[in-house]
Amino acid sequence: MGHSFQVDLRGVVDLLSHHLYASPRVYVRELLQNAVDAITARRALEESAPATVHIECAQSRLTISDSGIGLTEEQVHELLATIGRSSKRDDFGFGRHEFLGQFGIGLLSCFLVADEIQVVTRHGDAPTVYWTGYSDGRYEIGAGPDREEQGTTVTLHARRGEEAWLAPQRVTELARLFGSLLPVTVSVDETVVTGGPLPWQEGGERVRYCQEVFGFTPYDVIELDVPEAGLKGLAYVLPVAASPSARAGHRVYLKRMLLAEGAEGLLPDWAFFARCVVDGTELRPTASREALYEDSLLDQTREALGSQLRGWLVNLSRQSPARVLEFLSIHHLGVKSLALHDDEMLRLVANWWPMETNMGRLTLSEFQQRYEVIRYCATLDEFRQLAAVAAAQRLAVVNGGYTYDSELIERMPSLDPAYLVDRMDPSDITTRFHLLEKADSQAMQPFAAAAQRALDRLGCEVVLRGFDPVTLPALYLVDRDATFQRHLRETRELADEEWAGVLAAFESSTTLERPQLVFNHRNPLVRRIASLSDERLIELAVEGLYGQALLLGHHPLRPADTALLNRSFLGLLDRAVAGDSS
Ligand SMILES: Nc1ncnc2c1ncn2[C@@H]1O[C@H](COP(=O)(O)OP(=O)(O)OP(=O)(O)O)[C@@H](O)[C@H]1O
Repeated sequence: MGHSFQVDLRGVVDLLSHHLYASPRVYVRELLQNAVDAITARRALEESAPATVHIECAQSRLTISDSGIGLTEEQVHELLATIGRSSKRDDFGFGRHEFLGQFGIGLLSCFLVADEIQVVTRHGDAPTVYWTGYSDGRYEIGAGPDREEQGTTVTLHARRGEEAWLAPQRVTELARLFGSLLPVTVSVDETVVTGGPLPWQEGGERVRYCQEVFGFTPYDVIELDVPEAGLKGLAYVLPVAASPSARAGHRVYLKRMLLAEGAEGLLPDWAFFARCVVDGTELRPTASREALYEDSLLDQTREALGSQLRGWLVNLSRQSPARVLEFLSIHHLGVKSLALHDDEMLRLVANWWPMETNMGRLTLSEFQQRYEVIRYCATLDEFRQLAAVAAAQRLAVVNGGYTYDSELIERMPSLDPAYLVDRMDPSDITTRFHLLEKADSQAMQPFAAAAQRALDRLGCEVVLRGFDPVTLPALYLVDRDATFQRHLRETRELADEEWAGVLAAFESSTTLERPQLVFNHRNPLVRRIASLSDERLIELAVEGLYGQALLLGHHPLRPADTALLNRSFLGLLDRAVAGDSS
C-alpha cells in the first residue's frame, strides 16, 4: 500500500524563509517581483492596464500595492496558501518565460522580517479577498470593503528586532538596488526608484555607470550580446592588473531584476580582467535567487561571452598596436593563460608580448625572424646563469622563467611548424667552450690541480676552457639533473627516516654529475693566477673566483660557500695590506 510523505509545516516555512537566503533584505525583492509578475499577467490580457507599484513605509509597517492581475478567493487558496504552487509555471512545470518567479516560495521570505503577511487582492470584478498568513503555517480568510481598483496590496508589520528592515530609507535603497531597471514604475513613498536608462543602451553613460557601480574607470568597454540567453550587457576592462585567482563578481540582472552584485561563473576563468553588468531573460536563478543556476545555457553563454571578449582583443591588435601593448602590460597573465589553449591568443602573445631575452626585449616572432631557433631557459635561475655568457657567444636565449612563458614557447610549433624550439640546458653552453692547446693545457696543469684541491671539499669539479667573454674569469655550471639531485640530497639529510627512505628512491644510482667551475683561459687574471708559485695565494684566489661565480650566476649560497667566500676575501685583503705596509 502506498503512503504519502507527511510535512511538518513549521519546519518547511522556517527552512524556506530563514535558511534559504543570505540576508533578510531579499524580502523587498520578492515582493517587487510578485508585483511586477502580477502586472505582466494582467497586461497579457489587457495591453494598456496600468503598470505601477507603490510602497509605503511608516511606523514599522510596509505596504506594497500593485495594479496587477489580483487573485480570486479560489486562487488565494490554491496559490498563496500552497507552498511550492505558482501561477508562473507552464503545463509542464517549467518557469514561464515572461515571469520572474517560478518556485512558489518567494512570499515566505516576508517571514524573515514579519510574523504575518496580510494580502488584500481583487481580480477583475470578483469580490476582494482578505488573506492573512502566519509564520506557524496557518492562514485565515477575512472580510472587508472591496478594493477600488483591481490589484493586490501586501502589508507587513515588522517583528520586534527587525524594524530596521522596514525603515523608509532602507526600503528605498533596497527597492532601488533590486528594481531600478524594472520596466514598471516603482515608487517608495514619494521617491520613484525606476526609470533610469539601461547602462548598455545606446547613449547610456557607460563609463559613469562603471565608476559609480564598480568604482573604477574602465580601460575599455565591450558590448555583450548573447541572443540565445536573451542577454545584453557590458564588460568593463579593468584598468589595473587583477589576480587570476581573485574571482571577479559580475552584476547580473534577470528580466531586469537584480540577481547578484557579485555573481560568479558568468565569464570563463581566463577573463578575470573584465567585470560585467548584464541582463538576461533566459538564464535561470538558483532558488534563493542569489546566483546563476549552472546549466547548459549558462555554459553556452559563458562560451559566447568569452568569444566576444576574445574578438575584442583580436580587433584591438589589428586596429591599435599601441593599445594592445598597453593592455598586455596590464593583463598579460590572463592573456597568457588563455594562450595555453587558444591559438589566436598565442599568436597575439607571439606577435605582441616582448619577452626578456639576452639580446634585449623581443617578441617571439621577432626572435624567430632574427635567430630562427627559439632557444630558451626554462627557469629564471638558468637564464641568469647563462644570459651574459651566451650573449658573448652570440647565442640568443629567451628567458622562459616567467609564469606560462616556457609552456607558451613549447606550444609555438603547434601554431606554425616553422617555429623551431630548443630548451637550453646550462651544460649545452659548454659545447661552445674551446679546449686548450696541448702546451697550454700542460702549463696550466699545476694550477688545475691546486684549484681542484681547494674546491674538492665543496663537491665542485674544476675545468679549464677558453670562452667568451674574456672579461669573465670563471663560470659556475650546474646542470638540471645535478641541481635536482643536490636538492634531493639536502632534503634527505633534513627529512625524518621515513621520508628519507622515500626520497632515496628518487636519487640517481649512477655517480652524480658534480657542478663545475669552468676557468676561462682567455682571461688575463686567470692566467696570472695560474703562473703564481705561492700555493696559498692560488688557493685564496680560486676560492674568491668560486664565490664570485656563484654570486654572478645567482646560485644559492650554502653556509660552507659563505664561509669560504669570507675566508678568501679576508685572506686576500690580509695579503694586500701586509704587502703594502712591508
Ligand atoms: N502581488 C501579487 N499579485 C497576484 N498574485 C500574487 C501576488 N503575490 C503572489 N501571488 C501569487 O502567489 C503565488 C506564490 O507566490 P510566491 O512569491 O510564493 O512564488 P512565485 O512568485 O510563484 O515564485 P518564486 O518563489 O520564484 O518567487 C504566485 O505564483 C502568484 O500566483
